[in-house]
Amino acid sequence: MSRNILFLSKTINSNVRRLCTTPTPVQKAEKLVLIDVNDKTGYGTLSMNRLPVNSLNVELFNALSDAYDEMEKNKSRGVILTSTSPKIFSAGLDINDLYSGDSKSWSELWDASQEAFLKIYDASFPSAAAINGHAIGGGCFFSMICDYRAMVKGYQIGLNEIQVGIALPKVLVMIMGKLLPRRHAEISLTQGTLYSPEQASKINLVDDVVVDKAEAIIKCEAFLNKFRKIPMDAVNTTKRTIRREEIDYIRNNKQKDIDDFVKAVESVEAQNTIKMYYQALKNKK
Ligand SMILES: CCCC/C=C\CC(=O)SCCNC(=O)CCNC(=O)[C@H](O)C(C)(C)COP(=O)(O)OP(=O)(O)OC[C@H]1O[C@@H](n2cnc3c(N)ncnc32)[C@H](O)[C@@H]1OP(=O)(O)O
Repeated sequence: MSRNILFLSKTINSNVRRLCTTPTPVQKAEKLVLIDVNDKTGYGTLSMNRLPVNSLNVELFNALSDAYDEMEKNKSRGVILTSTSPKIFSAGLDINDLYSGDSKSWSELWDASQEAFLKIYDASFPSAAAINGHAIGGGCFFSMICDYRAMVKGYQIGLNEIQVGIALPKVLVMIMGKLLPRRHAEISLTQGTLYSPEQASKINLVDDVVVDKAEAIIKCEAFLNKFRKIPMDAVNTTKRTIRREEIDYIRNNKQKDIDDFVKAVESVEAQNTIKMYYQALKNKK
């Protein structure tokens, strides 16, 4: 076994050892994002529901975008983003799509990802992530673009794209570079480090570490409640000033950003690593 495959197997195996043993619920043909609006608070809980691991594909990105559109239309006061899986928030981009796609499908994937990014990052209401399980790669990223993160103990979080062989898309670098202290961002991005919630909280990657999903939801509600007495126009104007650079980057460079992503995924080196990663994932049992 080459060093690379051994490394990938070790990474995946160590992920597995950390998992709790709750069985994955049987999936019925259900919506990819479940919406539950609390009439008292006006908060919508959006639960990603692409079991078993909420891997992000065009359909899940589109379902997230549609759910945010619905929240905007209904003048939501806030969103809690979580997952129906008992142990996985999201396992990131769908490795099957990275492994077996082509430039057209990768373009469509990144296009859908950009749309979902803009809907969440530029929403007119705050989002809080109740990270109730592993949040890896794109899963970590989509929690990072929320306004707040509470993560349940015992799981892992991080941007591990580099381990999958993908050069980090610019917007991920921008966001992580702003959220984490510079040195931690640099190490995390170039080594693809996965963190425990306790480690993540020390470097600003998560805000609170909690014991279970119920506590994560309570923390998220408490965060959203902080905005109840503040005029939202003022909050949104301020937030857009803070977030302008990333939003403008995607809006003004949409096609270039898609091309960069496709180029990163289709490179021979990336495809070889994705292939090894995919096989290690499939062979781990
Ligand atoms: C939007 C910005 C994105 C930026 C660009 C790209 C970044 C990425 O997101 S790359 C993907 C990064 N993700 C990973 O590296 C996660 C890999 N998965 C794991 O480490 C483990 O599967 C995980 C800890 C999440 C869960 O472990 P288990 O509970 O033990 O489950 P299994 O490993 O048995 O997985 C169940 C089932 O799901 C398949 N799987 C897992 N991850 C993915 C994935 N990302 N995409 C597609 N499918 C995935 C896994 O192969 C199993 O399938 P079967 O063998 O067919 O049951």
